[in-house]
Amino acid sequence: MDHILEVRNVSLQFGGVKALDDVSYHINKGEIFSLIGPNGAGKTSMLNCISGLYRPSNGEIRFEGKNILGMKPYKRTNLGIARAFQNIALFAHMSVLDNLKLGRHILMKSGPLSGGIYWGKAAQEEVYHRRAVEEVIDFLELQEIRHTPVGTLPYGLQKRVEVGRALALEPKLILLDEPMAGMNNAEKEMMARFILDMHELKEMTVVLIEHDLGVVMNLSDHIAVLDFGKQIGFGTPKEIQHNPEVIKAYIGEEEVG
Ligand SMILES: Nc1ncnc2c1ncn2[C@@H]1O[C@H](COP(=O)(O)OP(=O)(O)OP(=O)(O)O)[C@@H](O)[C@H]1O
Repeated sequence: MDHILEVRNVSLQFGGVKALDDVSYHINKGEIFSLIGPNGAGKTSMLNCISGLYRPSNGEIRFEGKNILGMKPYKRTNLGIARAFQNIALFAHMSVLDNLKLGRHILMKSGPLSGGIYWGKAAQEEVYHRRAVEEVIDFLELQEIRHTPVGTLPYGLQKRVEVGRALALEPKLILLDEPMAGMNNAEKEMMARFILDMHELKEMTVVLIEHDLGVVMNLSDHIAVLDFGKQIGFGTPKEIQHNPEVIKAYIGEEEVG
């Protein structure tokens, strides 16, 4: 099995707090991988290390075999890593369509000057980017709200657009930080279906942070469990459900799932 991402002995410290403490796991190409753990366990810090917002104090992160630790976030995006944030990172006054188009800006090759000179090339590029955005609108069923300012949408739909912003980058690896937080059950089911479709139809690798263990156990191929920055479990949902350390630290007396 190909590993699209390898995390080796990653540690991250903030003053006296060890947000991540010698964490190692790998993610197979094309799978749905979840990071779970109680509040403050280090899940978002882990995503920040993968997307390049934080630099670990120790360890190595390899994407498709390449060490990406010294790489700026936008370069990682160009390699095929995109991220949807826990706190929505959209422009509230702009429409859904414009937010998705803006998301792709980072991938555009022609700036205003080259766009002016090589108008043919720039026009072609515009068509290419527009096609990618339209695909996301279809995929996430956003047609009816394409011209609606994002700030006026209900929270669940804003979360969906936030996922769309990352999807519009056509990543190989998509990082979803609590994409279902604050959603009702129907919205959660819909998001779960979109995540499965990303995996099955688009063959993307998905990294998911999610607090709803039922969702995690149903969707994931593999799971890593963090607790106070330490990795206390790594395996299939079944292995995690029966891991005594996970049961003890994460759920108390109850069984996971
Ligand atoms: N920028 C930062 N500065 C200082 N401490 C930080 C910073 N980012 C994270 N931490 C600390 O690192 C630890 C892990 O936080 P992190 O947000 O990664 O956890 P989490 O598992 O994502 O939690 P939650 O489920 O609540 O989102 C916490 O103790 C947090 O306070």
